[in-house]
Amino acid sequence: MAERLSAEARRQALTGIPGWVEVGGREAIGKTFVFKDFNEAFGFMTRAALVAEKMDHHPEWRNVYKTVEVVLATHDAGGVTALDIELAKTMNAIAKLTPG
Ligand SMILES: C[C@H](O)[C@H](O)[C@H]1CNC2=NC(N)=NC(=O)C2=N1
Repeated sequence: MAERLSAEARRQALTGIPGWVEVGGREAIGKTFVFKDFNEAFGFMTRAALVAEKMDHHPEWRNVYKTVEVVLATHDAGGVTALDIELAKTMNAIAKLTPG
């Protein structure tokens, strides 16, 4: 199983992933993505879901119209691991591919 990152390692990792922040009240990271419209938002979710399933690492997320709120944590490890960092980076890359 992936190792839970220390608070310091978590902060350090977050500096390299634009828009991702610590979630209050629990060990997790989060980002709110805002797209042009629902089509772009759902396209992002579809692409991200395929990657997440391949990684066997799944986001907690909520979609309202063109906004997608994502929270990532490794439940098995009780915190944030390299898997969350990897998925966060991948989601940023996927969002950039989405026009608008
Ligand atoms: C059995 C399976 O590998 C686990 O339940 C995986 C699936 N996806 C997961 N996703 C996330 N985000 N955290 C986990 O701890 C996790 N565990």
